[in-house]
Amino acid sequence: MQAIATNLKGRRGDSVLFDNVGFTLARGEALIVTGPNGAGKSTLLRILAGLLRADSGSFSLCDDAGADMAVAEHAHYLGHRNAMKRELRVSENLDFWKSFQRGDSSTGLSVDAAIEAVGLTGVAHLPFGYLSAGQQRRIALARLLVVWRPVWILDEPTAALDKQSAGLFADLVREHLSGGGIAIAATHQPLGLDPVKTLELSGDHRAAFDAVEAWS
Ligand SMILES: Nc1ncnc2c1ncn2[C@@H]1O[C@H](COP(=O)(O)OP(=O)(O)OP(=O)(O)O)[C@@H](O)[C@H]1O
Repeated sequence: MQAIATNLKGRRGDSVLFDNVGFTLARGEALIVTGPNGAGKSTLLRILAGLLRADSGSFSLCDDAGADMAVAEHAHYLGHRNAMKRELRVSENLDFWKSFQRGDSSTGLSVDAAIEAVGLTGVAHLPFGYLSAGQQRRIALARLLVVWRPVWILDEPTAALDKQSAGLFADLVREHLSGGGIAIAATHQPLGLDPVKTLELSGDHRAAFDAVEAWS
């Protein structure tokens, strides 16, 4: 499987935020997107996830035989918001996502196992809104685990996480990569992944970018 972005150009209103963005990721590879506030990181990720239209260029996934794979069915997108109902129990939220996102061939952890994987055993029965901001983010990350999808598109995944939880998150991403997945994350903080490809959006609205090999 590969994730391939070619000559992507992103715009908000009259402003071109980035142009000529391109990268190729194979199984087991991660791309970290960096840049100052307003550079267009979230815009880029939303384009990759199919939630916004690119001005030009393309993003596609293909399997090992080169056949197209639909991004909407094979990628998880985690935005700034956690996409959970505050009034529903943690288990009800994750049950919803598990059934909503399940494809015919999808597999993933059980809801209880996913909660355990993010270190929050015992909170399944609580309303999501009762959890602290960091605990809520960890449950949002557990959503990625209840249905296996090969590509993770993550916007500031470690926002609100303490150091230990950020480390736990890095472990989950490493496990995902070693299982043949791909991860693309926008972040202001090092995620502790080695090695990764990096893509820096300069925020000057005119630069061209290349993904380069780097050690974080
Ligand atoms: N819905 C929108 N309509 C118009 N402009 C928008 C919209 N959303 C974002 N923008 C603008 O697009 C630019 C890029 O925003 P974006 O959220 O992609 O940046 P970012 O690099 O993710 O920033 P941050 O690091 O602060 O999260 C900003 O100038 C922002 O004001």
